[in-house]
Amino acid sequence: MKFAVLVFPGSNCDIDCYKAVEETIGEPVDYVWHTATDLSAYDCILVPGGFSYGDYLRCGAISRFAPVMNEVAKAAEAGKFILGICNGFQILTEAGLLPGALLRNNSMKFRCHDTSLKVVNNKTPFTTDYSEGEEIIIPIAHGEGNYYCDDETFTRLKQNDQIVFTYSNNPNGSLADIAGICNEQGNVVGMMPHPERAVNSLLGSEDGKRMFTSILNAWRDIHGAASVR
Ligand SMILES: NC(=O)CC[C@H](N)C(=O)O
Repeated sequence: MKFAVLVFPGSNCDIDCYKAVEETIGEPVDYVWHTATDLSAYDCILVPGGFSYGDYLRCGAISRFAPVMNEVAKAAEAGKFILGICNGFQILTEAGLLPGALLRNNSMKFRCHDTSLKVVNNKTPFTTDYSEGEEIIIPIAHGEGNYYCDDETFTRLKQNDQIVFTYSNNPNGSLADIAGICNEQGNVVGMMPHPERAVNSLLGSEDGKRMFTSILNAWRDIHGAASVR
């Protein structure tokens, strides 16, 4: 299985994502610059956190016009696995690959600390190694993580089981404590907390590890290879 970690000017969690793949599942992984026009070699695309284009206008509002985003849209359409973390989540919503928007935190402050999350949907390719309702510790670090969508979209999110993670203690004012969602097909997930920063007890939590093992197991299930469970 081959991973791409996208890199935009201002990304700062790209190396953490790369290392998380290397250290949790040891699968091949490449950095892919935002000008790339071919992602056909990759099975999973990680859109990392950071301050792409300096967060000008709105977080992710400029990055979504990067050439590579056309390829991300094609990959999403083809059912490949796509995970947007923090700024990556913001980019995916700006690109219309996930519904809703991320607004300024209701505190108007940048929040950077561990959060307790509830795994609401453990059926996505990114969450199968968690139990439904399990509480996990994953850190956040953002200024615009306040998830919002209109009533109609919220009804659809609930009906289609698209809410993947919720916060136990809402740190930013997100609607219905939403910390992460997926698209209708479940192959595109976006989340504000950083699982790549929780893959080793030295980092304070290992709870993010299973996102990476889940991805590999989902891919192996589809391709008939032995799982790493
Ligand atoms: N860690 C991040 O990806 C931060 C995202 C974005 N720059 C924000 O402050 O909301």
